[in-house]
Amino acid sequence: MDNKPTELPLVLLLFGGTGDLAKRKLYPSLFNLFKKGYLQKHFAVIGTARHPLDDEKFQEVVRQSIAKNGTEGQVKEFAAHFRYSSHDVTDLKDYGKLKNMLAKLDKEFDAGGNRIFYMSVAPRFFGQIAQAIKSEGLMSDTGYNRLMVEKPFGTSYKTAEELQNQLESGFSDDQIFRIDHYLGKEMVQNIPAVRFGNPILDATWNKNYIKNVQVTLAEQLGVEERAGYYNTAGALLDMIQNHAFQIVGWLAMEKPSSFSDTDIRAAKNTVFSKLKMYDEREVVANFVRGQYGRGREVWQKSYTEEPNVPADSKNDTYVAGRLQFENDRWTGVPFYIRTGKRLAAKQTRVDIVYKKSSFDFGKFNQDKLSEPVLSILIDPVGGINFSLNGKNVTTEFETRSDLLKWSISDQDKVKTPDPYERMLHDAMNGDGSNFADWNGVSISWKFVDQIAKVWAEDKAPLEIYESATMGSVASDRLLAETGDRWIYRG
Ligand SMILES: NC(=O)C1=CN([C@@H]2O[C@H](COP(=O)(O)OP(=O)(O)OC[C@H]3O[C@@H](n4cnc5c(N)ncnc54)[C@H](OP(=O)(O)O)[C@@H]3O)[C@@H](O)[C@H]2O)C=CC1
Ligand SMILES: O=C1O[C@H](COP(=O)(O)O)[C@@H](O)[C@H](O)[C@H]1O
Repeated sequence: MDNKPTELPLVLLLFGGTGDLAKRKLYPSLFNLFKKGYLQKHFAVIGTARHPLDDEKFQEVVRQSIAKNGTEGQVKEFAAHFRYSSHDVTDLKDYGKLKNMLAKLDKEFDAGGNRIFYMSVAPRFFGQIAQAIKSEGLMSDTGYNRLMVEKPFGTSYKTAEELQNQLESGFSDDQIFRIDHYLGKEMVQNIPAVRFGNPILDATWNKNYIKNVQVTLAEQLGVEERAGYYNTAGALLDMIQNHAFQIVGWLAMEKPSSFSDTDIRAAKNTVFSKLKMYDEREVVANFVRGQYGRGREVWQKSYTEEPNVPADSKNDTYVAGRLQFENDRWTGVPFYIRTGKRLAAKQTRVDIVYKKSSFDFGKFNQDKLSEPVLSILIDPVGGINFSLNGKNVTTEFETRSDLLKWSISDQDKVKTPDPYERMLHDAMNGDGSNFADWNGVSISWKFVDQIAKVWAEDKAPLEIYESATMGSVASDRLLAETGDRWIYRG
């Protein structure tokens, strides 16, 4: 049974209140928190954007984005908590109006001086907004002040550090909530439960028992309408620097001394500081890149045939690589990560490949033992698979590999909150466990910068892979070099 909800009073100031993210994700997520009782009477949301709107028109935008998710009465009652202020984030004088609105709504809704500032605008504005919130006195003296920052957090270590410095000029690190929606996914949050909740797994989560770890973030979709952004980012910046690294953080971390956000982040930081950084030669040896070519279906165009992609683009739509941690737990265990667009299937998963037993079952069982594999399936269907060795039904004794399977039930699926609902809820509770920590973010940027540099100088091949396959074959070779193979093959 779920715990009884505690009301979480606050005023949320949303920069980018008419944007795509707000309408598709943030309003439905806030509405769910309202229906569950975490938001009740004592909350207000101020939406801002440059476009002139009055409160009634803005409330209509909100109502439309949630209309399908509740009764007319619920929708109306929820939307009545929303106000609008036309505001240009680059114009300091506009912030005075927001300051007054915050104070007024805080009083009107008895919100306890709690404030969340959510930046759902283009990333180039993040630093400027954070500084203005501080300099123009938008923070409250009586409750909490928290800043939620959308992705991407910089485009290189240098720009991320500049942004961090700008945020830090107004907010301390425990007030900054860097969003990575993969950390809000149900089955990503299941990783620590499975790992630390089962002594049998906890005790064997190391180089003595694990042969390699695989993280796959495969997408079926192509670049869609986002070439303008994606052609400057590529799979490396779009998926590896953030989502893949954050998942690796949960898998590779030391056991935290408690399950508090501070201890969790500290345990992840300890392992991130042991990540082997690659020089140019090591980048080429440990990472491969690819770009999707045409597929067998007519509609499966090559990446360079997509709208707004330059015909000579060398952008990576596929990346695979090997991470290595130099510590007692992991030395010698490769962490393979891969992501790509226009692959054979949507599949987000982790495969933990255990070492094979060396027990001798006799002459009828030569080479019949397999490497046990624990698979944590994240999307599209959450679940856990464990492939184990057992006895085959044969006259002479021999073993075979059998699969234990669990999938999230339909009942649990319905109850599973969207990552944005979870992240908003966690930020309201001041729980930073499932947000990216600056230390980890800075290390992943330094690591990824090295790869980006080698690729920008064209010092590594770019393989064109056929759409609707599992991407670059060079990545199969990468694993084969160390006697490994991808567990998920599409
Ligand atoms: N959409 C998505 O699925 C995802 C988005 N994100 C991130 O979320 C953020 C928002 O993305 P998204 O909603 O798609 O963007 P949109 O372009 O749809 O919305 C941008 C919003 O910002 C407002 N805006 C733009 N310029 C200014 C300005 N100078 N002053 C005040 N407001 C301004 C716009 O309104 P107006 O033009 O009227 O000012 C609009 O409300 C980005 O950082 C993006 O990277 C992250 C993951 C997924
Ligand atoms: O952040 C991003 O993630 C999506 C994939 O997210 P998912 O939750 O559907 O797995 C990706 O398509 C997009 O390019 C990237 O910016």
